[in-house]
Amino acid sequence: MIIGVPTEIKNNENRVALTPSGVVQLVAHGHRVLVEENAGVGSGFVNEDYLQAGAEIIAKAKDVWATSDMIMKVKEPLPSEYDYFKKGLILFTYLHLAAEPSLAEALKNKGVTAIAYETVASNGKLPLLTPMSEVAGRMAAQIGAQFLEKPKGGKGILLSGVPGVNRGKVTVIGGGVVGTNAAKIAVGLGADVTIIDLNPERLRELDDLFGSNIQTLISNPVNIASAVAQADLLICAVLIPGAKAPTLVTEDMVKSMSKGSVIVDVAIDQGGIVETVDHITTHDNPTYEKHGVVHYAVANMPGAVARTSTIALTNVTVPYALQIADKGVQKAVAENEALKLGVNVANGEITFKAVAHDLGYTYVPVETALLNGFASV
Ligand SMILES: NC(=O)C1=CN([C@@H]2O[C@H](COP(=O)(O)OP(=O)(O)OC[C@H]3O[C@@H](n4cnc5c(N)ncnc54)[C@H](O)[C@@H]3O)[C@@H](O)[C@H]2O)C=CC1
Ligand SMILES: CC(=O)C(=O)O
Repeated sequence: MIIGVPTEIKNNENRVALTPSGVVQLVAHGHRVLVEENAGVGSGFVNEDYLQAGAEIIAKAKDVWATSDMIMKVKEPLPSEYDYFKKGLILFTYLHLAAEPSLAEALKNKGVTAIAYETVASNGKLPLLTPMSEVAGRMAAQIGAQFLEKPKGGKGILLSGVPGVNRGKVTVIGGGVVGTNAAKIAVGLGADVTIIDLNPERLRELDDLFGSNIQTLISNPVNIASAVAQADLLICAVLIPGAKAPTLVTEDMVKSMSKGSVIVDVAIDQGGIVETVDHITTHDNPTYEKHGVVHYAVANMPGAVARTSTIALTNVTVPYALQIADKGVQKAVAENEALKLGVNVANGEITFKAVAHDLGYTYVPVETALLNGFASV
């Protein structure tokens, strides 16, 4: 198979979908890998590294897309890339389609088989989302602490406090991978941390993990309203896989926060959970202020720590890419239930239920759209 790796074009997206070591593995299996010139530079991998690994360096993105059977990316294609879509192309990347209706339509209309990293699922876990959620969660506490500083628009508090002065309060909504990693850093910084989740079992696990270093609360509108009002830093980390994120923090709740508080809505890639987060922000222009509260809503947070993120991401994506390249997409999907759950679009159909529901399409099972003739496990 020919596998293409274009340069990421989203604002400050410095990650790349394959490291030279990933190239070595694909080439050892007899595949050709085309890497766009300088695609790895933001992550510290130069063209020479890819050439030595066995890749071919291609000058223009359009030629990478045109020649490849499978495109590996990090972020969802942007509108300027939709023209490169072609029938039968396999696209393996983060997609977050419930928040990207025009992308879903373009993939569907062009007959692309689109496998979303974020919905590949195994034993209730999301193995291709987890490493970037670990990164974004850890960053969320760090970024929040930074924007609480007065010169950055915040109220001018230090999360740890100092002897004789209160610690800062951090509220984390969603106690999964992002939430847990955010809490780890916030607790490490010495903050007073509350984690809210819908799942009582998850709250028990968090209680075991953090002990008396955190307060856990079940998710309901009353608990959310009270914890948001008290928070200096609110970190939003809720996920319903594949679906648009629910609005859990209303405008009135934001108004109840004290001036100079900070919201980091990590769940923005699925649409965000805060009513006043009305647009995605960028690393170039990461925050805006509403009701006196600093809002941060960058959808590619790990792109800022690209070296760490690229290696963490490709550690988990390459084994799946090898299966697709070795077996072809139909056989790979038929034989791997986790990968099957990643298929969001195939042969002009939307094959992930939550995406079809949220965007108003008819849901067509992967078996019907892609696996006709292949026995599914
Ligand atoms: N902005 C960025 O750069 C990045 C964003 N993300 C996003 O962060 C979000 C969270 O991801 P993960 O932590 O990996 O997901 P996860 O599945 O590990 O955790 C989500 C948690 O939300 C909880 N939850 C669901 N409904 C809830 C509700 N109504 N109230 C409270 N909790 C609720 C679940 O029980 C679960 O514990 C996702 O949207 C993910 O795509 C991840 C990485 C980077
Ligand atoms: C999860 C995701 O979309 C990201 O890492 O950018």
